[in-house]
Amino acid sequence: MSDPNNPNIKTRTTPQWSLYQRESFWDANNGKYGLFNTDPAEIEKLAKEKLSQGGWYYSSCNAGVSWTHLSNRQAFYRHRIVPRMLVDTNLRDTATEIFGHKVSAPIGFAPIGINRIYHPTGELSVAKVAQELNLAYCLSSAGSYSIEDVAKANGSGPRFFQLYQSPDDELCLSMLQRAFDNGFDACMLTTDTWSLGWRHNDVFTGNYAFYHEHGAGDLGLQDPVFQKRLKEAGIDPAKNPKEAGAKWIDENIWHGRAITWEKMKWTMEQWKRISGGRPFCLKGIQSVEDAKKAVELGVDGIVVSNHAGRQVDGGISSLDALEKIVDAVGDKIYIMFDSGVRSAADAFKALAIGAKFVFIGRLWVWGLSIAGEHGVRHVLKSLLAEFDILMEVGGFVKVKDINRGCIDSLPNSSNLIAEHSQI
Ligand SMILES: Cc1cc2nc3c(=O)[nH]c(=O)nc-3n(C[C@H](O)[C@H](O)[C@H](O)COP(=O)(O)O)c2cc1C
Ligand SMILES: O=C(O)C(=O)c1ccccc1
Repeated sequence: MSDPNNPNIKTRTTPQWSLYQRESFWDANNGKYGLFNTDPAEIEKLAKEKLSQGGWYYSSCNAGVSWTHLSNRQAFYRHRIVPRMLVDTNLRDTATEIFGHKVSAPIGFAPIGINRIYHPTGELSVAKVAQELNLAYCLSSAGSYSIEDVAKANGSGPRFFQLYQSPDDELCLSMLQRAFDNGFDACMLTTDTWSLGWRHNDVFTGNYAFYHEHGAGDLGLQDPVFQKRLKEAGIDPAKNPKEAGAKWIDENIWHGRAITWEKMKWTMEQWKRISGGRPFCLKGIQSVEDAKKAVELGVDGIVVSNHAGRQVDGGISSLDALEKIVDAVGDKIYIMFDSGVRSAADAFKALAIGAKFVFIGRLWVWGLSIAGEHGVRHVLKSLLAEFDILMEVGGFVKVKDINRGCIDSLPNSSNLIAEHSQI
């Protein structure tokens, strides 16, 4: 297509996310309801104001003294984008593919449990916005709405099912079967959270939100095998929702019984059998050895992630781990990334280092906390616009052209970020 005012300038047929900048500008000028500042420091503050103390502590807590979170942020700080000028970016395109699905951007929704803590419409709103913007969505197996209802809200997807693997094999198989029956395109086994990390505020306020609010959620309560288990234990979830919730979390999510490589192989085989061979991924990989092991065992993809710094304190930054893992196995397995992304530039840096796809977590949780569906849409549209504009002003045309040549790195010792900053 050509610009009618100047036939030499080609105009895009793909979504121009950058237009949201102008839209937002005029909305703000007209005093339209609901627009909020998407500077991550600002949205974090707004979310804190909205949430109960328990909800805030739970979502914001990191492991220990937050050093893994800090190292995640510092690693982004150390890598710098090198823009190119006078490039024809008029036909730039943020779209990419993930496991054969075309999506609007290499940015998707990381799995976050129990979304009703943040807004009554929880996962339903998040899944709906994901479909509307054609972004990859990942449902947590600690979700507060059922697999069936979230799938309906997500429509044609694409969607992942994140598995917190229960040691109860029958229950595990039931969840995988439900995920397949409801159109989930891939399974993502989380490997870093059989127990929760040591998170000071949660431990000492006794404020684990999932014990107080929405424990099992509909995802657990509507599972036929879990219903059987409740019956066997003599628990009526209608009369005793807290007890039912605690049983779900304690025995199936936060159960403290490690799943090993051997068992993981079984889980992967079961998912392949149930789904007719759909992709199986591991989330939470940080070491080159584990990434190699995943390749050796035939896993389809890994998410290089340290769970937003909520599990191991004093850990390697996820971005540094990404670099080592890409160097070792980047040509052998599909590599995704998360932990600490707060901007389009952060996502860009992970792509430049070699991730094929980037997930965001807290950014969308904050949007959901502030204004439900509207808040998630606003945060994501803003992030897409920021990414689109970054490609424009940085001289990048296609996602697949984002590579190591687009960034420069400072020495490891560079450190300018305040120790306790969440941002
Ligand atoms: C409040 C909260 C709940 C989470 N719940 C889950 C979960 O249920 N399953 C999971 O695999 N990861 C979970 N994660 C980790 C995210 O999937 C993701 O790895 C992380 O949030 C990415 O970092 P970011 O929040 O800095 O973007 C959770 C993270 C947070 C902050
Ligand atoms: O808190 C977490 O990080 C997490 O992954 C989780 C989510 C729901 C229930 C238990 C743990």
